Amino acid sequence: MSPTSQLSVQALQWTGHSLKVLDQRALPQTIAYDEYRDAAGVAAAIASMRVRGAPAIGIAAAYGVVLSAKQHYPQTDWQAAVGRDIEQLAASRPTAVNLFWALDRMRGLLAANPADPVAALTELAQTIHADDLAANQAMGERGADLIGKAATVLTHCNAGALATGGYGTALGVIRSLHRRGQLLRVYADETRPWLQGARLTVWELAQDGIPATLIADSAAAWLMKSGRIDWIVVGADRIAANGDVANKIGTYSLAVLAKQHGVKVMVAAPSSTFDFSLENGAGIEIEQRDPRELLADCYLHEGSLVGAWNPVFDVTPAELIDAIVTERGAVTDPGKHGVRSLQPC
Ligand SMILES: CSC[C@@H](O)[C@@H](O)C(=O)COP(=O)(O)O
Repeated sequence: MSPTSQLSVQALQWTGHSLKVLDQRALPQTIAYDEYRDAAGVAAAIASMRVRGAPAIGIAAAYGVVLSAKQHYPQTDWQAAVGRDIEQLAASRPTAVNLFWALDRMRGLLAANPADPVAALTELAQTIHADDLAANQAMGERGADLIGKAATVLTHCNAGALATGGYGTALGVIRSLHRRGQLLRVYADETRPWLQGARLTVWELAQDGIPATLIADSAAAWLMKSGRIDWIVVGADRIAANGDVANKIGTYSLAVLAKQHGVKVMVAAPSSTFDFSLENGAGIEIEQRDPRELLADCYLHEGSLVGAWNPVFDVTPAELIDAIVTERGAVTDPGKHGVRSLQPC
């Protein structure tokens, strides 16, 4: 039912009557799927990061709308009930624009009053899912073309099959390089505090037989200083019209370090990650997560003198990025040109 991914384990599986979500909080120790039959469950799965990664969040939300329509159609006022579910899905996480992009597409279809709304919404959610996989494969090839020769790559967070409809954005480029025999080595930041790199990226790469080397986030500067990194390749959660990129916290520091050490920076993201309504990254809402995701248990009691500041994304200015790659094309030097050339007419 779901489009096939390169990875044997998929983040999302649509069964026709429910959405199965791989619980990414439990990886790599446990491979377990939770099954959702309503939009509220899917919204909770996104908020709690059972499913995470910008494109995967959008795809999950689209299936959440299908589940809502299945639950409420054709009761009286079913449209209003689905509208409330869409609002709940939209409130699950704030930064990745793919969530709002997918919900807008589902809303637009509902507004066109299809004769069979459940069938029409199902078809659209599956199209969003399949298109994302195809986009990743296309940008993987494009990104590998741009790198153009054997390279050692550093990646941050998890922008792989687990975070998308399959294949991955940054990990798509890495997979394509590997297939061409041009991946000398991939280093993965552990990506504190949630450890997407340590728990997800190295596991995902190992599933596909791609050897990966894990580093502590704080080792990145020294690794670049050693001259061993050619490219940093990351995904994105939202890209503004001038090419500013919101991505996992720590991406900005890597880009600053890259400038110092002559390392190139590539962002790989599908068109659904672009927000052309924002001139620059200043308008991007940065999600702040619960300090408890950062603090040791001994600081969680009432009256504790230790708190935590836990922004989970940052914005990298376009001028620190060498290339932004999408399924539609690539922009080199976005700091000079912005990314409006990638905007659909
Ligand atoms: C293809 S995924 C791109 C981004 O969504 C990814 O790099 C990222 O920042 C994910 O953050 P997360 O908090 O794990 O959802």
